[in-house]
Amino acid sequence: MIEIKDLHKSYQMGANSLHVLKGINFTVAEGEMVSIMGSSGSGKSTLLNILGMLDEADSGSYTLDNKPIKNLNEKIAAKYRNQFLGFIFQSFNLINYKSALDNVAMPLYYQGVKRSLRIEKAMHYLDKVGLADWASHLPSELSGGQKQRVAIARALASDPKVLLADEPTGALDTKTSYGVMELIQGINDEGKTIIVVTHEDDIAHMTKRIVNLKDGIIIDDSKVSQVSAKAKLHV
Ligand SMILES: Nc1ncnc2c1ncn2[C@@H]1O[C@H](COP(=O)(O)OP(=O)(O)OP(=O)(O)O)[C@@H](O)[C@H]1O
Repeated sequence: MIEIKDLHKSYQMGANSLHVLKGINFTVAEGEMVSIMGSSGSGKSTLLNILGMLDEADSGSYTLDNKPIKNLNEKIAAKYRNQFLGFIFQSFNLINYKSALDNVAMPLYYQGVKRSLRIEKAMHYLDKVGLADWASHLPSELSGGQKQRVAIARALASDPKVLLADEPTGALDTKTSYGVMELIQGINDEGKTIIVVTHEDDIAHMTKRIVNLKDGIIIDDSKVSQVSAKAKLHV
């Protein structure tokens, strides 16, 4: 699903250049659930931004669903992003003046789906994350865990090939985090490819493979035996 070869990225700051990704190679097969770990500044967000087509590498190659992601014009890039990728962020990034339902329906609007179908699909995904009864509520009326569930429903609404989650539990308490991870694990069990950036070891162990970054290179890439978030919730 994803193939990255010898990826390099530097940031230019005045006369200085900061070499952040120094030759990243990895592949993610369809249906995998992978976490990217590493200390602050190791390049996790930079890598995720490139995977999410929000930024471009300086060199190396990135193939997403057999499509080379390089020098795409903004229209095609936006189309691929919308079609192939779903995003989940630490700070939820919901639109505050829109209801939960309208937030979930938003990506479908950009895909040109007509309103009645947008509402039907958005309701389906809100129901899937356990929030059907909260459809008309504004984000300010929801708890952190509920906001993240709305964000997950929104990420799923366009049925992307890959879900990219940047510290999805970073703003949540432990119990709520495990609840969100239980949901994400369920989505992966249904076959969705998922990449999670996290600082937290317990969250990383709820995925099936941990890629460890240090100073812009992968120092370890191992399959792990997945801890069930549901089981952790009930201990
Ligand atoms: N747009 C930018 N311009 C300049 N430097 C940047 C930019 N984005 C990131 N950096 C620098 O690149 C390095 C890697 O940043 P990155 O955000 O990828 O790390 P990270 O592992 O995600 O860190 P954290 O866990 O703190 O979010 C850091 O030293 C950061 O200061």
